[in-house]
Formats: sequence, C-alpha cells, structure tokens
Amino acid sequence: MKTTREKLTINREVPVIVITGFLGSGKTTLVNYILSHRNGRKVAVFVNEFGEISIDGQLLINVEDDMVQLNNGCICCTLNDRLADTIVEVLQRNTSIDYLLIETTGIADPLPIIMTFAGTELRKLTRLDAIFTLVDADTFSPDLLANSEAALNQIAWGDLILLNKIDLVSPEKYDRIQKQIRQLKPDARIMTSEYGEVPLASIWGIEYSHPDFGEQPDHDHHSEHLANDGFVAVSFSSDRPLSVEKFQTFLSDRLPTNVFRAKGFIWYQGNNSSHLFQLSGKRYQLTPNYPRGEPPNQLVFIGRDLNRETLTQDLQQCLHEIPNHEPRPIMDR
Ligand SMILES: Nc1nc2c(ncn2[C@@H]2O[C@H](COP(=O)(O)OP(=O)(O)OP(=O)(O)O)[C@@H](O)[C@H]2O)c(=O)[nH]1
Repeated sequence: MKTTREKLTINREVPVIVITGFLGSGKTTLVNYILSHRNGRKVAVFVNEFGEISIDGQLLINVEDDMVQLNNGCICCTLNDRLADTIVEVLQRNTSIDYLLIETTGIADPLPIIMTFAGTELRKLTRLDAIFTLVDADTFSPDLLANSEAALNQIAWGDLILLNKIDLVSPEKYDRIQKQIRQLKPDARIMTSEYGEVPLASIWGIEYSHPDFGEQPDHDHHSEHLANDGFVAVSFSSDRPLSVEKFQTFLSDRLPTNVFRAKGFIWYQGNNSSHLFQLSGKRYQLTPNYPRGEPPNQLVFIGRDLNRETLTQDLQQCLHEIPNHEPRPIMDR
C-alpha cells in the first residue's frame, strides 16, 4: 500500500462526498442525480455493495471509466484497506479528477470510512467535503435505530440528513421523523427530497467535514457492525426465465418477513427484455425494458437471519419449467 502511495505525486486535495444511508433509502438514486448534474466536473464514483452480485454498479449512469465497484464486503470493515488503495490508484491513473463520490452499503457504519480519509495518508490527497445521510421517510422508525448500530451511526455522523421519499409520507409523519432525528442529533441539518433531488448548491463546493483524527495505525478502524446488526445477503442468478405467476406468488406468500431489501434484474418467460426489481420495506417496484444481461436473472435479498437454503429453493421454484429441459447449473450462494 505504501509503495503505491509513495509513487503518487499530486499536490492538491481532491474533494470527497460520502453518500450513506440505510438499505433502500435512495443512495444510488441520489448518486445518479448528482452525476446527471455534474456540469463537466470529472467525478470518480466508488460503489460498495453488500452481496456478491453488483446491481447498483449496473444502475449508475455514464461512469464506465471512473467507476470502481467494491463488492462482497463492506468498505467500513473488510474492504477498508482496499478502499484506500483503490482511491490512490484511481487518483494516480487520472489526475484530472475533480471529485470523489463514495456510495456505501446500506449497512455501513460511516465512521471507519471517515477515519480512512481523515486518519490515514489519504488526508494529504483528499478533502472530506460532506457526508450525506439519506433517511427513507417511508420505512424510518425509532426501532430501526434501536436495532441497527449502522443506521444510528449514519445519522450521528451525517453532515446533512436528507429525508428522502417525502412523497410517501404525511406531513404528520414528516414532523415526527424530524423530531426523532433531532432527539438523536439536536443540531442536525435536515433537508427533504424526492428521488434525491436536492439543490445543487448543497452538493458542490460544500466543505462541511473537517475531522482530523491524526494519523491512525493501520487496521485500527474496523467495525463490528455486521456481526451486531446480523444482516446477510442472499444472491441468486439464473439463465432460465422466471414464471410471472410463480414469482408473484412467491412475493405475496413466501417472501420472508425479515427481508428488508431486494433488488436485481429479472427476466420473465415470454419477454425479450428484463425488469428492474426493487423492494424496500414492504413496497416493491418492477420497471420494464431493461437490457437482458448475462445471466439475465440476478437478484440480491438482504435481511436479518435469512435462511439461505430455503430462499434459494423458493426462487428456483419460480423458474419457468421448460418441457424436457436439461437442468443447467444455477449459480446461487
Ligand atoms: N417513492 C419514492 N421512491 C424512491 C425515492 N428515492 C428512491 N426511490 C426508490 O427507492 C428504491 C431504492 O432506491 P436506491 O436509490 O436503489 O436506494 P439505495 O439506498 O441505493 O439502496 P441500497 O442498494 O439498499 O443501498 C428504488 O426503487 C428507487 O426508485 C423517492 O424519493 N420516492
């Protein structure tokens, strides 16, 4: 790691925006909004996803060269060192980058990430401008904070709390959530948004965060939140189409109540294109006409104490049966 950094000769601090927030709160939506309003700025995006299959990476707009996917682990714990190395590599490769945008997983504790910027050699190369914490106004409840250390720390460390999905809540619920957030963080800057649409003046050139933890010893800023919060991701992929009826029945009758978030691409029998499937809390949404990737069915389910085997079997049961079909291997984890 040190060797790579020693080679780097940039004498400016590249501003960094960290986008955090609980599962399904709207982080990817906000990243896309920011990217579509970057006005010529060169933005490198780092996307961290929980689960082996990258879905968010496929949903981001126009970032082919300057997007780095950090999968199968969480940058606030197992991938922490890799994040620092990868950032150095990207800055080295592309010295004209104006901004770094980091999208955390929904179960990330932002503190170790802040420490990566503020307490390692990265503080000489980057400047942590802002930590945006998205809160899903629809699914938010004080229970979430009581049961998830990550959700609590996301609010505690956010420079700006973005109360997103405001279209889904009544003014009374909105007032209640605001009060609940202020109980935790009395001086919170709170903004509201629909689909991450925020005034651009609140994004570029904001210098909210100035933490300086001094140089920290390596490996000193890992988090135990995954073990504490008990979240697991179950990924499923298949190159056989799903039966619409069977998948709908699965969603209404068999989907475990402890699934908090699901996302991915699904291909129904008889369709040429895929659907984007998004489930957050109790709501789900299917958006048609997504290009069929390989394999065309890619799904990730995230929740607490999920029974991997049962969920995988249930999804396999949703596949369309082709008469005399020779079973092909299904990649599941
Ligand atoms: N009604 C409504 N839906 C929204 C809004 N913002 C985002 N969504 C939807 O919420 C779902 C989750 O949004 P994402 O942007 O993928 O959320 P995320 O925080 O990246 O989710 P993770 O992948 O779990 O980290 C998608 O179906 C979005 O279209 C909003 O303001 N209102």
